[in-house]
Amino acid sequence: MPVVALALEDGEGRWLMHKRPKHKHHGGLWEFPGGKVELNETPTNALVREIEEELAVVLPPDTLVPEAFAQQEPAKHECPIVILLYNCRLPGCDPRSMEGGEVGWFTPKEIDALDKPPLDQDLARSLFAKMPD
Ligand SMILES: Nc1nc2c([nH]c(=O)n2[C@@H]2O[C@H](COP(=O)(O)OP(=O)(O)OP(=O)(O)O)[C@@H](O)[C@H]2O)c(=O)[nH]1
Repeated sequence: MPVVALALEDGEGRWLMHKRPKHKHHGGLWEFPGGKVELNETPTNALVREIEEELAVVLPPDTLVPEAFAQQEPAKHECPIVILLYNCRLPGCDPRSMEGGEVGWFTPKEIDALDKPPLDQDLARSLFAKMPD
């Protein structure tokens, strides 16, 4: 199952993370916002849709840059997922959590310390490994 996620940067060295609502799978953990790609959607169309639903931000598609991906071990799950992470620099945008979670802006060091689902841990490592300290 393809899932898309967003590494949204505020232009000042902080990235947006979303805390999943308690009642959901991985509830209470911090993830890069996003969601499942539906049938007949491209990954970027899915990301624009998910971010508008989840954060009330309309992403200009040409600001999305493919950054990294992470996948589960197929044996452990009935429906293994792969998450495609896109980077986007959008200074001045004002995301609001629309589906019962929380959002916050964090430095790479702060994101490293957040409790995250396994694939978001991998994505954060890939994203920040490419950046100078
Ligand atoms: N971000 C993230 N999602 C993961 C990981 N492992 C895993 O199974 N998932 C699952 O991948 C799916 C991501 O899609 P989603 O964010 O649209 O899911 P959701 O539960 O909010 O929406 P839904 O109500 O449509 O199922 C979720 O079912 C989530 O639990 C992981 O490591 N990181």
